[in-house]
Amino acid sequence: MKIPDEFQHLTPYNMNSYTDSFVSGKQQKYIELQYYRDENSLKFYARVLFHVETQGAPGIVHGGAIASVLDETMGAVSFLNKMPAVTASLTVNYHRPLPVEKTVYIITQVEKTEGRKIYIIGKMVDKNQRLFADSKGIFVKVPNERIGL
Ligand SMILES: CCCCCCCC(=O)SCCNC(=O)CCNC(=O)[C@H](O)C(C)(C)COP(=O)(O)OP(=O)(O)OC[C@H]1O[C@@H](n2cnc3c(N)ncnc32)[C@H](O)[C@@H]1OP(=O)(O)O
Repeated sequence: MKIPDEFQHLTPYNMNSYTDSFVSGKQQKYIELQYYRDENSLKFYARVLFHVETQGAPGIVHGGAIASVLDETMGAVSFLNKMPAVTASLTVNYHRPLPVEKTVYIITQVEKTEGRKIYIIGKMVDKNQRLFADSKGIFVKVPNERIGL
């Protein structure tokens, strides 16, 4: 299977050391998600496949499911860069319907930080770089104990 060039050198990353979230925890059966990280950048990556149970309209992945996965992949980029933060705002643009059972790839990165605010962007593409969704969010740094760390 052809995967985006950006994923070729990445290392799979297991999120369970941080969280057993509904998006990526072991109880999640409807979304197949593999995270990847790159030690040399402020980016974080995911390969994701939404099963039919995540549909909204028939055969099309529910926008809320896409937003959830983008949110977690964006949030993770802050954790892995040692800036634990929570989502304060999240905007998702949906560019074309995403069919269920289709593998797509997410790339997220820190755009800038301002005090406690971390501006993070993300995008979801297929192996041919066709854009399905992109996102931007403000994540606010919080003390570790606020998020159970
Ligand atoms: C590894 C696992 C990854 C998992 C990722 C999943 C991510 C998530 O889903 S987190 C869960 C959902 N999010 C939440 O529960 C957050 C709920 N909200 C809160 O806890 C608080 O409102 C919180 C922390 C965002 C801000 O509150 P508080 O700590 O009092 O900070 P506060 O002083 O109000 O704001 C700090 C800064 O953020 C800004 N800010 C706060 N909220 C917003 C907002 N909605 N939009 C834009 N900016 C905001 C403020 O303007 C302020 O900016 P500045 O420093 O420039 O004045």
